[in-house]
This record gives sequence, structure tokens and C-alpha cells, in this order.
Amino acid sequence: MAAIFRLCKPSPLSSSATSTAYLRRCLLSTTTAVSETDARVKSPLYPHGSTPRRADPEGRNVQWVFLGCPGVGKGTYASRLSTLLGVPHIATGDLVREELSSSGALSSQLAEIVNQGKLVSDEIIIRLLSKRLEAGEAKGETGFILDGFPRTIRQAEILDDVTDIDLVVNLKLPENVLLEKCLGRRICSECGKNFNVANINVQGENGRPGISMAPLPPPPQCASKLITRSDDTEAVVKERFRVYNEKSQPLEEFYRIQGKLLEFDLPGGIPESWPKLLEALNLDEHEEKRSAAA
Ligand SMILES: Nc1ncnc2c1ncn2[C@@H]1O[C@H](COP(=O)(O)OP(=O)(O)O)[C@@H](O)[C@H]1O
Repeated sequence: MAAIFRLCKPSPLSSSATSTAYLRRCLLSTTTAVSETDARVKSPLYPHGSTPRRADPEGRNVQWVFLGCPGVGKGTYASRLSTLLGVPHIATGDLVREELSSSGALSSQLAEIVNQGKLVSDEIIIRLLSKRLEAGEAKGETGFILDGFPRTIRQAEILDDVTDIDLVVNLKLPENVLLEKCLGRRICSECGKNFNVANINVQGENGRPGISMAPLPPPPQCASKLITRSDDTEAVVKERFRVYNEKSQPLEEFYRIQGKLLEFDLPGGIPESWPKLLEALNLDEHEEKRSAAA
């Protein structure tokens, strides 16, 4: 695990700026090149080098990616780690939902795609991500934890073309648990925090331990403002699993070959999983020091 820690370079107190504006320009220029150049679209292994890579500042903050099926808890753990490491948690699903709730021209186009459980086009998602990176740059953000991006090999290649990803955390849970979690998910329409009404108790199979997860109830101020995501219906969740297995699961092998993949089987809910995840990331001492200093 120490090797992973060295790989991740977590330096939350680093002040050196990661140029996300530069990353934004590279992302945009790469995606334009991909959509305009047929040969590159057809060949997933188009040559690197046509887009200038972002210079990697000394001691920059972490650049991590979270992979995992819908409902696995990418948002929960990415958000906790972002607080711990002092980097922004950027979830492309949140960017899509923000756009959906606006009256922008994209909104109705996106609603149709999302409510069918399909993926938004690479061009649109990169445009949204680039805008978010630029806004972060203006606020002085450095590093990132990406949640929900990349979701296709093409997105991963575009990202690899423009910057270095240090670590990819692949969160895993059995599919029957994931379904219960998605159907139990509730969101506060005011603060945007996620809660869950499901009380999960799944027996272990084939020698694997069972999984129990207590509900995650909202605090009183959110209780009357809970909404369910329009894509968290059983039919749409199952379609999202199918799309994940087809388009996103190949990313595991993509990053495994690069030696960046950390597989993590969640043992249960947050109380059991969080300390174990910190241990797997070699960040347990980091959190102890931080808690002691608080
Ligand atoms: N990187 C991406 N590429 C394409 N579509 C995306 C991407 N990220 C999010 N989306 C769209 O936003 C929806 C919601 O994303 P997210 O909140 O990450 O959901 P999930 O719970 O399925 O992981 C997805 O079903 C998809 O339509």
C-alpha cells in the first residue's frame, strides 16, 4: 500500500497551482479534434502528441478518479476524501443535473438521455467538465477527485492525453445491493446531500460475507425536502447497470494495465467502509493527525 501512497502524492497543503485552465483548453481542443477527425474517432489508439500535455507542477495536489457502478457510493467517498485532501470533488453527474435544472438549451436534450439511463455524448460531458474546471481555476482550486468521469475508453484516452491521473479507485458492491441502494436514494432538494432509506441485509454467496447497511437518514432540516432522482427507477437503474458493464467496465482493465487501479470491495455501510478505505489508501494516519489537530 505504501507504493500506492507514493503514487498518489497526497499533498493537501501544497499551494502550487495546477493549471486547470490549461487542462480545460486541452480537453476542449482534444475533443474537437476527435469529433472532427474521422480517423481518430475510428482508431481508439490515435497517437498522443497532437495536444500539448499539461505541465505537471512540482508538488501538485492529487488527481484521482473514482470508478464504480451506479449507486456504489462514489459520491460519498469521493466527497469525504476531497475534504480530507483539500481538493475539489468533481462529479460529472452533478454537472449534468445542474444543467438539467437550468433553462439552458441543453436541458431538454439531456433529460431525455439521462432518463433513459444512457450516456451523454463525450463532447457535451467534456464541455461541462471544462466549464467546471475553469470556474475552479478562478477560485484557485488545485488537483481533483473525478467521480463519474471518465466513463468510456474514449473519455479516458482524452484525459490521458492532457494530464496525469495518479490513482483510480474502483468501488465494488454486488448488483443486488446496488439496486436496493439506488432505489432507496433520496436527495435534499435544498442542500443537494444524499441520504438513503434502504435497510440492506444481503446474505453472502459463494463464500463471500453478507452485507448490511443501515439507512442514512437526513437531518431534521432536510427531512421535508427529500426528492428521488428521476433516473432512480428500477427499469432505468437496470439500464444504467447494463450501460456501465458495456461502456465503463473496460476502464478497469485500461487502468489496471497502467498500474493505477485500486480495487476496493466495500464491506458494508460508511462506518465499516470508510476506515478500511483510508487504510487501503494509506491515509489512516493522515486522518488521525487531521482529527487531532481539529
Ligand atoms: N462521464 C460521463 N459520460 C457520459 N454521461 C455521463 C457522464 N457522467 C454522467 N453522465 C450522465 O449523467 C447521469 C448521472 O450520472 P451519475 O450521477 O454519475 O450517475 P450514476 O449513479 O449512474 O453513477 C448518467 O446516467 C449519464 O447520463
